[in-house]
Amino acid sequence: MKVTEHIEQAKGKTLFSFELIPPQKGRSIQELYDNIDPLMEFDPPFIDVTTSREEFIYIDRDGLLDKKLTRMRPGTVGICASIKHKYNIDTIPHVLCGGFTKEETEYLLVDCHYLGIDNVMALRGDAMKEEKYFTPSKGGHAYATELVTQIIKMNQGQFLHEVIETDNKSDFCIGVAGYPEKHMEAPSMDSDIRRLKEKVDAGADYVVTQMFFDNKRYFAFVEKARAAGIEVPIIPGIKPVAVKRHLQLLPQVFKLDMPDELVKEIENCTSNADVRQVGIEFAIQQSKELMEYGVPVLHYYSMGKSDNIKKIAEAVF
Ligand SMILES: NC(=O)C1=CN([C@@H]2O[C@H](COP(=O)(O)OP(=O)(O)OC[C@H]3O[C@@H](n4cnc5c(N)ncnc54)[C@H](O)[C@@H]3O)[C@@H](O)[C@H]2O)C=CC1
Ligand SMILES: Nc1nc(=O)c2c([nH]1)NC[C@@H]1CN(c3ccc(C(=O)N[C@@H](CCC(=O)O)C(=O)O)cc3)CN21
Repeated sequence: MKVTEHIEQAKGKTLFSFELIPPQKGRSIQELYDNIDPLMEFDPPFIDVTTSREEFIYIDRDGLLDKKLTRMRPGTVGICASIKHKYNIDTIPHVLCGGFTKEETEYLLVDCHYLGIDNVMALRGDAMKEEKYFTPSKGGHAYATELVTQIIKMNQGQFLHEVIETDNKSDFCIGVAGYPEKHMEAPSMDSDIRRLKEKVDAGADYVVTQMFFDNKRYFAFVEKARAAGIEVPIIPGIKPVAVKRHLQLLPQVFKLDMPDELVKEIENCTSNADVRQVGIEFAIQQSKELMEYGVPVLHYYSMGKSDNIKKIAEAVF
């Protein structure tokens, strides 16, 4: 079922969802199941599975370094299929521009259609680790809007190189990313909102936000988006702080501000167990306020760890 249908069916009740990252190559999918199991009691209508960029590794061959390109966490669509069947819930693969040709994307979408996957999250993708800026792949898309357009065309039976008359067309519901504190590369908040409007006009059905720690940023973002004519659901993404290192990492990686009360509380913690508890309590307060505001879904960036998300969900849902 589509995310938008889940939201309509909930009739104003806030839904619970979360996001997983595929295991590293060679590790077991059981680790994922072990982290999904404790969250199933909160009835997530859907789970997102991210796609990671490929990266360069260097293999030492008698003193000479051999540079190879590899994907450390492959398997997004397979994991989606496996979770969908094991738990009988919707799964949403993240489809990236970066690292894929348009043809590869078409085949991936065909696989999703065969597997009964009804939703995809259309993203540009991050720059590779060694790059300062995102570089589109040869034969791939440069912006998420172009990817949305490809998916919409496919929904209409227009493949890249052929139009196919069929009564078995895909009908993907499409999610895109939104940035309450603006995307790091956008020159201004207003230009970023215009870009978001372009994604929605191209056919995106809902928005999931980047993590944020100050609800006022989310409220202001929703207001700006509505004023710009963006009418689709805007789902807040929540990341509970879990380790002291996040104080540096999260602002640096995701270009966001953290409220000073949260910063001070974390600084005063003497162990990471304390930090985890502070992160849980902060996310509970944040979630409760967002729920009161009437958000359609609370989407948690659990990234494979469920203990803190479970405690938050117990307090909120
Ligand atoms: N791997 C994952 O699961 C997730 C990744 N992300 C990350 O979010 C980041 C961006 O992804 P999206 O938001 O999908 O990218 P996007 O293509 O919508 O926007 C990327 C940047 O380009 C700008 N832009 C968009 N269209 C443009 C145009 N036609 N001309 C000039 N500038 C334009 C936007 O303002 C923004 O600064 C990436 O870093 C992505 O990896 C976000 C959510 C989940
Ligand atoms: N720019 C960007 N890239 C992404 O891949 C991404 C987003 N934003 N926002 C939405 C989701 C959330 N994602 C993530 C990814 C990693 C952590 C995270 O906490 N990672 C590390 C810290 C950062 C790092 O080491 O690079 C951690 O400690 O777990 C959280 C959310 C993936 N998605």
